[in-house]
Amino acid sequence: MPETSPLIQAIFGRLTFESIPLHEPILIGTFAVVALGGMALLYLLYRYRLWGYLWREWFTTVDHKKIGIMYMVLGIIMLLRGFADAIMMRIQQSIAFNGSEGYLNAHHYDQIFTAHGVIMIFFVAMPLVTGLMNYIVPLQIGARDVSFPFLNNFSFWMTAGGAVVVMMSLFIGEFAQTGWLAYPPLSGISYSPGVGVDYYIWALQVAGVGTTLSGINLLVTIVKMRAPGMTMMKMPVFTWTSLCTNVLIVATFPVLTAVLVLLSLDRYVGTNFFTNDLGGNPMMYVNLIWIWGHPEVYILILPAFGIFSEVVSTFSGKRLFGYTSMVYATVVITILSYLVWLHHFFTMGSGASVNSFFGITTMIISIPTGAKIFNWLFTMYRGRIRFELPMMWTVAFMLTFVIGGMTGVLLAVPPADFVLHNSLFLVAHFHNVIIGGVLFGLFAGINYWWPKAFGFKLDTFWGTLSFWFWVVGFWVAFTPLYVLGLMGVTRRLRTFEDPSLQIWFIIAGIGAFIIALGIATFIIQMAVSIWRREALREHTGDPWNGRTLEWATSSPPPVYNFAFTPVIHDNDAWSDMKKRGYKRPLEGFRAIHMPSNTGTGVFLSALSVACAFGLIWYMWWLAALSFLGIITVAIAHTFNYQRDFYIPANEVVRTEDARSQLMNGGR
Ligand code: HEA
Ligand code: HEM
Ligand SMILES: [Cu+2]
Repeated sequence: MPETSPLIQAIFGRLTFESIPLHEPILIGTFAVVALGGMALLYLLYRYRLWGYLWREWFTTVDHKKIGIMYMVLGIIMLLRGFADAIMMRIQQSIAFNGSEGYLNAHHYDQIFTAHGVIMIFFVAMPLVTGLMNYIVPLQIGARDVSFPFLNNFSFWMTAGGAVVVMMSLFIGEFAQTGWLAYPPLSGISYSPGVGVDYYIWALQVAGVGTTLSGINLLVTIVKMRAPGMTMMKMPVFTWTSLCTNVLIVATFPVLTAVLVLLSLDRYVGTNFFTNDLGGNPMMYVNLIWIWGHPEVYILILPAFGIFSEVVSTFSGKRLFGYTSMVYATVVITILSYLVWLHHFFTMGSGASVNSFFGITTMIISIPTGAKIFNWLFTMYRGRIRFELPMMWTVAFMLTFVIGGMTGVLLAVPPADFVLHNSLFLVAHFHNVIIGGVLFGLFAGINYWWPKAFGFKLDTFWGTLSFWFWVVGFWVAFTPLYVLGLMGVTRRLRTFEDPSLQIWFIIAGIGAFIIALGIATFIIQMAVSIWRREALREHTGDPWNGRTLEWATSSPPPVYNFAFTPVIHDNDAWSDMKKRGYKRPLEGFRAIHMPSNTGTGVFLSALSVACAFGLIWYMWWLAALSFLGIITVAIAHTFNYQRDFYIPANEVVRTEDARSQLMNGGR
């Protein structure tokens, strides 16, 4: 490496021209596409003068509905990136046989599976789940917004900031090559001296601030902001599962933050928490990260369970069977999810009694989960089922998830796990529950609540196509991995020796291409629906004959959600109100107190990204300055006294009258 002057080094830290991956044609191509696309986007924003609109109405918004939508957009964009990584792995693994090295070198391939795992969990599944909770929960509990609207905007931008940090690693430097949980000693400074692990650490720390704060926010919202009469046992099930999810977030994300701080100390100042010598112990890291990591997978699945509960009862035209048992099952899963983390490293060698304890607690989780499955089935039993898209996703989920859950139970048997640990069987298990559970749930939720958010339904033709591509694609892509795993093939491999395995990888690759069609048709579904929105429009605000409060207001709901706070008497509040002959109030409107928009969240997030960048590249001046900036902006924000305003009564009257007109067919 050529000598650099101390001044240049002080300014640029570790950043040199070699850090730009000019030797990777794939990355250069990607960069060209991203740069051209970005410029086209900027031009369009400028051309149609959208910048001011986006800034005022979206980026600075404190409205939980718009923030929810921004989370969903972030999740869908990142799904494209995460999937691009997946398809690249699938192609590599289908051709790297008979001495072929495939088309990806080891350095690149290892970054790809790490980035895929990190992006899919933190920047696809988490934003999509958080976005739905943000959008739906306040509406379901009859609230005007979340408890801390500014914090909500700030949380979103921190999550987006984390995603930006990961994306930067694509073109400046590299990403971690450690796998998605960055176990030491591999992630320690001696085995990973580059910037990859630092990108990993700071991306997760920036996003983690957002996730933790949004967890606190939604938790407080559900506990404190429910409409009068909505006792805990009258809350909609989606709100219940969101409550438990946010309890898990608040309780576990600080552990992730702490363990990453310890890893940073090891890497930056030479402590020895997780080294192999000098008193360190890498297994401590593995324990801590899974104490976060296992609850994390339930953070993702519980809201999906909530979505299925809402969908099943709505489309069966019945109350949910066993509401109380559903709530208890959710709470039991929440508690148990803290007691099983060691099933991820049975092979650590902690002995038969410890492994038995964790194996058994893990298996016990099947009981409340099974209770849920049966509750959904009994809700459907003798119901007048409407097989609309959300219901189709729900049925596909039940069939798929039960199998993924069963293979999980198999892994929970320690002797079996000694064989299957870190095999492709494990990879098949978790894609089976995550795609068949979390993603199918999100698709059910998107198809179900889209008309609420935008006032028109999603197109069913493209939606049905997308459904079949995803379901068939999933099974074609992941059944071979079960087979390969049972034959002993381990995960994270780039090339293979045994030519008889190739056919299974080719089938898996075909499956991934079918999933690609599923993603494409999903995007076409949204585009076609927006295009044909007048034909798909519905004015009632209640297109599915819904049962919970979000269907009581208009679609899209007014900024203030409800002109009058509803009063709740029974479960399925809206269904109950309709039964009692509810009449929409048409007069007596009053001014409504609302929070004001602010750009502070955007600035704080931008400064955090700069700070992360400084820390990653050892540009200490940048890290210090941007940290000072964060403190200054935070303090300055406390002097912002324009935090709220009133929507005057006559404007409320106008909004509500407009809705009456629409409901009466424009009269
Ligand atoms: C949404 C995500 C999600 C969900 C819901 C689950 C659910 C479960 N998981 Fe999974 N799991 C992951 C995501 C998830 N997992 C991930 C990401 C990893 C690996 C990470 C990595 O290493 O990179 C993993 C790894 C993993 C391991 C570690 C294996 C190893 O590393 O060697 C184990 C072992 O016990 C396990 C078990 C289970 C069990 C028992 C369930 C149960 O909750 C399933 C319960 C459901 C059912 C059983 C089906 C329905 C029930 C019935 C119909 C009732 C009747 C059934 C019985 C009585 C059995 N999982
Ligand atoms: C959409 C189709 C998907 C395909 C085709 C796919 C494919 C893959 C492949 C090939 C691997 C590497 C397996 C190996 O070790 O050999 C992998 C790993 C992984 N995937 Fe996916 N995946 C998909 C979706 C998802 C989703 C939606 C999530 C989570 C929300 C996810 C989370 C992960 C994780 C956590 C890993 C482990 C990464 C690691 O080893 O560190 N995947 N996936
Ligand atoms: Cu687990």
